[in-house]
Amino acid sequence: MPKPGVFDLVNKAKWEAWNSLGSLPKETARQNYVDLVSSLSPSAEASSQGKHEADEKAQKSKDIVVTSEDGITKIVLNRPTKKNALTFEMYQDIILALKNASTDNSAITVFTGTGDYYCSGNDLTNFTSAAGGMEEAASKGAVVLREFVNSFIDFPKPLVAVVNGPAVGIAVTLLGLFDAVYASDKATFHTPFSHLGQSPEACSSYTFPKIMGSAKATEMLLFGKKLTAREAWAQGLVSEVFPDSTFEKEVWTRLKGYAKLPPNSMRISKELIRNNEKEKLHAVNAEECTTLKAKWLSEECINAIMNFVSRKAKL
Ligand SMILES: CCCCCC/C=C/C(=O)SCCNC(=O)CCNC(=O)[C@H](O)C(C)(C)COP(=O)(O)OP(=O)(O)OC[C@H]1O[C@@H](n2cnc3c(N)ncnc32)[C@H](O)[C@@H]1OP(=O)(O)O
Repeated sequence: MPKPGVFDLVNKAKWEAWNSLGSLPKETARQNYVDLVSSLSPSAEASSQGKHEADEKAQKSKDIVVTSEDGITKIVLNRPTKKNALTFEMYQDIILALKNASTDNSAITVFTGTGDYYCSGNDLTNFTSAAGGMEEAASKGAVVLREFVNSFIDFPKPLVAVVNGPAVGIAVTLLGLFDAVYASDKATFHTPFSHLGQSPEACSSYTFPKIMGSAKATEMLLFGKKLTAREAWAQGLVSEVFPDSTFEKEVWTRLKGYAKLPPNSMRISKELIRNNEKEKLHAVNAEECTTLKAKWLSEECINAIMNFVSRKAKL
């Protein structure tokens, strides 16, 4: 709307306040406002106590290990017997870990996996083991997924993926929201959404064509073509590939060096690179979640999940 005149003091102040937020999405602005007011209220102490309990929960979460050292907050997917497949609880724990990492003392935040896999994507039993059945699981899934992806879109510090082994599904699509991706030459990148009767998520319907061009994105997102680490590098999804034998040593030495760079400068440069895309990414995320919710209830998807759970199918 046009800026109110100088004598319309109230509306002019409101206009200027909204304008100073730039392209900040309305929902994020509302949440920031709620957070600010909560921190001012008499119950702030009680809620900050709650926050400490929540922080501890994230640190203690059995399947996500969060540590902070040498300027690096490390979020490790720690469910190797299930190839680090993501449970509903892990999505929630990661949201919280990112929230904490955005304000802790670290300069950069890194994701990696324990064991031979980086992550085999969504735990397919999230849907079959839900108490209220598929309908309820799909509704809950869409809400959790939207918040989960939002926390990557809005993350303010450099976010790095250390891809130690194969990555599947959402573990791959999310990489488009990372600032750097380092991969072992043993890593593979697989998004078998059509095989599973599902559709892309984590803004990959937007980021992948942008990163690799629509023809290559189609091969991955529609036809489920699995890429080697070198192919993913050639297509711009991966920053650099390392021999598996020296992967850990080389990557962590490099990251420790990066973590010594001036943190505010890195944060501001990230803002310049990413901020003009944020509104678009939030809109894409919302649309992908709505589409997925419908797909999860489709016969194609239910059959694919049942085939996996009953051990008839694997990727
Ligand atoms: C809030 C909801 C958001 C949802 C977002 C939408 C996300 C979509 C996706 O991520 S789609 C991708 C989903 N992932 C898969 O389809 C992978 C399924 N897994 C497999 O095909 C295979 O397990 C494998 C190729 C990853 C590995 O094969 P293999 O090396 O032969 O190992 P196992 O199959 O024996 O696996 C060991 C153990 O792990 C269990 N497991 C592995 N991945 C998953 C998974 N994604 N979900 C559930 N369970 C998984 C597997 O069943 C074995 O368990 P067991 O030892 O038999 O108890």
